[in-house]
Amino acid sequence: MLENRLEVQNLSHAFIKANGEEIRIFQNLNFTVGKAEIVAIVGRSGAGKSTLFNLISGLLTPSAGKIALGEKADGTPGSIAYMLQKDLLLPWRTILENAVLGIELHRPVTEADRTRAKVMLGRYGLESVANAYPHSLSGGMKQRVALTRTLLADPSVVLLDEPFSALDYETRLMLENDVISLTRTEGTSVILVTHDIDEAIAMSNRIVVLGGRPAKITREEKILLTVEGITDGDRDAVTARGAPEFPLFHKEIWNALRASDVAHASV
Ligand SMILES: Nc1ncnc2c1ncn2[C@@H]1O[C@H](COP(=O)(O)OP(=O)(O)OP(=O)(O)O)[C@@H](O)[C@H]1O
Repeated sequence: MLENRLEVQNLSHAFIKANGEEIRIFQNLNFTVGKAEIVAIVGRSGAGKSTLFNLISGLLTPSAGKIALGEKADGTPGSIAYMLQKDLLLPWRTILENAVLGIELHRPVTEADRTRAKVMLGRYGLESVANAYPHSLSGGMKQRVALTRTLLADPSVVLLDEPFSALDYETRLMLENDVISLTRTEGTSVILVTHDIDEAIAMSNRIVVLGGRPAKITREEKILLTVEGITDGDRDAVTARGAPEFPLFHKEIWNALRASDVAHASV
């Protein structure tokens, strides 16, 4: 049995260009994600973050290495849900029908699923729009529906690829908090790809900086913040930003990012 929720072991991946040239994205990459842990992955554009998510979610098959999923707390096999930056709601389905879509892809949707979906939509202030269509919702509301759809499938690991980047600041903080509390209440593990260093520090327990070509982990930083006098106390997206260590972590990660060499990234 795996101790971690996810283990990436000696992962290598290369794309082959039309002219036969090989672009090596990863070579022997290793990292783990523990139970209820939020790990943020930051890296310059082209470092390979989306490719890594496509490999973890099974959309791409690695050239070599292994991605192992640990079991859920109840001993059932672990599962992954992938939430993209774009909400990708189907315009011809109601909000409730969109919310249960992730379940529907695996098995028939039950009344109990619909009830759970309504409860979750209610938690995000969306109960009144359950029978509306996506065009009538704001960007933040649509993204919350997408988050509901992702979480309703009860994943043990959630992949979030720049999920909140298009949202206004207030909605963004609210959804950051939702994800933080999800790890506490459900024990879900999260991998977050973001270009926003503040978001990475505020949300995560650990930050992994990817850089170079092939990409490797150039820095790994455990994020311990003092909130209300307690080091590593319960934080939310706002109190975390006020922690005394916050600017220090910001500087560390910024310097690590600047030092990351992604020469040939556009090759
Ligand atoms: N299907 C593909 N074929 C060839 N090259 C690819 C393919 N997909 C991605 N790449 C290349 O792999 C590298 C990593 O791309 P990827 O999209 O994973 O980076 P990223 O870190 O997510 O970038 P960004 O932050 O801009 O989203 C880039 O140089 C990209 O051009």
